[in-house]
Amino acid sequence: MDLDTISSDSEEGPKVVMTIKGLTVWTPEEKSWWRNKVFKPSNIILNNISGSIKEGEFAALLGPSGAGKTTFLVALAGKCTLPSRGLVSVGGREVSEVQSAVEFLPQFDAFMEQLTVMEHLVFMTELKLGSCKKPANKIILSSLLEELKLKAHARTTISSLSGGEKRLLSLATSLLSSPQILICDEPTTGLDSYNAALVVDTLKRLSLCGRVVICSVHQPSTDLFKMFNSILLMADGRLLFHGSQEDCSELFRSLNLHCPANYNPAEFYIRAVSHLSGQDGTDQSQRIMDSYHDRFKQDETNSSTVKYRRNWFKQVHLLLWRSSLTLKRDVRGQLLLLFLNVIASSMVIGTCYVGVSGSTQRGVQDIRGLLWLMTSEVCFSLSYSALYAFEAELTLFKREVGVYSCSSYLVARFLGMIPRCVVWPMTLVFITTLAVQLPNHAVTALEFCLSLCVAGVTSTAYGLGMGALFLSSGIISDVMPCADLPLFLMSGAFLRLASMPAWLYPVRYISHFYYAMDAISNIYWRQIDYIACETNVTSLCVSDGAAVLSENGYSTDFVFQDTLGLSLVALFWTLLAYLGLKREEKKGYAY
Ligand SMILES: Nc1ncnc2c1ncn2[C@@H]1O[C@H](COP(=O)(O)OP(=O)(O)OP(=O)(O)O)[C@@H](O)[C@H]1O
Repeated sequence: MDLDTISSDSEEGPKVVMTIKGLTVWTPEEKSWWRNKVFKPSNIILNNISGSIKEGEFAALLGPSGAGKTTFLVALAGKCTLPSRGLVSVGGREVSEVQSAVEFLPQFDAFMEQLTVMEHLVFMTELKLGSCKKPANKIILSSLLEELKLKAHARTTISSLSGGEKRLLSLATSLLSSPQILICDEPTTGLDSYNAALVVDTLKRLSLCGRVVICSVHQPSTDLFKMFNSILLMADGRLLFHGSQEDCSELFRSLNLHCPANYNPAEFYIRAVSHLSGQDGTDQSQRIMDSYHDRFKQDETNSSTVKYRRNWFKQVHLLLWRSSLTLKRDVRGQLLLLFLNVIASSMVIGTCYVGVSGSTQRGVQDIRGLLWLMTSEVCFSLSYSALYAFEAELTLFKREVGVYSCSSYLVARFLGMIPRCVVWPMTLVFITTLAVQLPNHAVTALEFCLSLCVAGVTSTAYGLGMGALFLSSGIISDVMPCADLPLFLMSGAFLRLASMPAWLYPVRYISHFYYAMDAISNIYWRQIDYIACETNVTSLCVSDGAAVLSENGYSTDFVFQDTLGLSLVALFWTLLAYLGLKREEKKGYAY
C-alpha cells in the first residue's frame, strides 16, 4: 500500500476549494503605556490578497525573503494571530472552522525529542486516527514509514535524527490524517537533493489524488520546481501572480523578461519580482498583478469541526504514556534530581538534629525548626520543579492544539508528577528523622510522610499554576519569591499566627505551608504529654505538646481541616493553571 491508497479513502469525500477574499494582515500598533503615543506604527504584511485554490493544485509559493510567504501560509491554515481583514474559506466555511481539513507543516520542527520515531507516530496516530490496533491505521503507519524512508529509523530516538530526517518525520505526522489541504512552509529546507525530491514527490502524489498542496520553497532545483503545477508569486505582501508554470513564463516573456537558457526559473522569478517591487518596477509589478485572474468557486463540504478524535480519558492516557517514555529514558537525570533536591539536603538536616527530642524546653525550638525544614524542603522543591514544566513544552503544546484538549494535557502533566510527590517526601522524612527521637517512631514517620505527600501534591499544583500564569512573560523567577513570601510566613514557623497583621491573615487559607506545618506539628506535638521545665530557667515554660500547638496558633481539628484545605488549594492552583494554559492556547499556533 502506498500514499495513493491512503489518500483514496477520502476521494469519496467532498470537493475542497480554498477561497481567499481581500486578505489583509498587519502588525498591531504599539503604544507607550503611560502616554498615548505610538512608538511602533502598524505595518501591513499581507496586502489585500484574493484568489482561489483548486482541487489537485500543487502550488509553489515563491517570493523574496520578507515577502510575507510564511504569514500568507499561516493565514491560509487559519492559524494567524495577527490582526487581519478578509476571508479564507474552505468549501464556503471559514478555514478556522474546518481545521480537520487543513494541516500545516511549519518551517521548524518541534518534537518530544526523547521518543523514538515509532513511538511518536504511534502517539499521533492514536490521537489523530484512533487505535493503532485497527488494521487500517496500522497500514497507514507502516506505509508512511516506508514511503518517507523512515523505516530504518523507527527505533531511533528523535534527538538522534538529522535535521532532514526530522523534516520527513514532521511530514509523516502531517500526512497521518490524510488532510484535504496540506500547507507546508519550506518542506525541503535542510534536506539533501535526494530527500528533497522524495518529499516533493510524496506531496505531488497527494495532489494527484485531488488534494491541495501549497508549499513555500526556497531555491528549488529546476527539476524539483517543474513538479509543481501552479505558482504563487509574492512580493511586498502582495500576490503578484497565481497560475500555471506556462502562464507564468508567458506573462514574463510578454513583459520582456526572458529567463536565460539553463537558468533556474524559480530563481529567475524571485529575482525579477525582487526587482519589480523596487521603486522602478512598480508599473510592471502592477501588470503582473493584473494577469492574476480570480476564479471563485465554492462547494459545500461536509468537513467536520469535531476537534478531538479520542475521548478525554484516552487523551490523558496517551499523554501519560508519552511522558512516561521520556521519564524512562532519563532515569539518571531523575536520580540526580532526587539527590540534589532531597537526599543531599536531608543528610545535612539529619546530621544537625541527631538525638533531638521535643520533651525538653531546648528541644521544643529544635523540633519546631526540624518540622519547618521538612515542610519547606518538600513544598519548595516540588513547586519549583513543577514551575517550568509547561515552559519546556510550550512550542510542542501550541503545535499540538486540536490534537488533544488543554485540560487533558494539564491533568496528564499533573499526574505524571505524582510519583515525585510521593518519593521525594518519603525519602526526606526517612533520612531526616533517622537519628531524631520521635515518639512511636515508625508510625509518626509514616504520618509525616502521608501529610507531606499531600502537601507535595498541592505544592506541585502551585508550581504548575504559577508556571502557567506567567508562562510566556519571562518574569516567573522574579514573581515566584514574591508570591512565596506571604505564603510561607503563614506557616507559623516565624511568627505566631495570632500575631499576623489582619490584612495578611486571609492568605492563611491558601497557604500550603500553613496546612502542611499545621498537620505535621499536630502529629508530633499531640504525642508529647510532658515537657520538663528546669528550675533555673527564667523564661516561660511550655508544659506539653498541646501548649506548643496553642502557642503557635495551630488548629485542633487538623486532619479534616488540613486535608480539606490542601485539597481546595490544589484545586485552586490547578484551575489557575488551566486558565493560564487556555490563554496560551488562544494566543495561537507556534510557527
Ligand atoms: N508577528 C509578527 N510581528 C511583527 N512583524 C512580523 C510578524 N510576522 C511577520 N512579520 C513581518 O512580516 C514580514 C513578512 O514575514 P514572513 O515571515 O511572512 O516573510 P517570508 O516571506 O516568509 O520570509 P522568509 O522567506 O525570510 O521566511 C517580515 O518583514 C516580518 O518581519
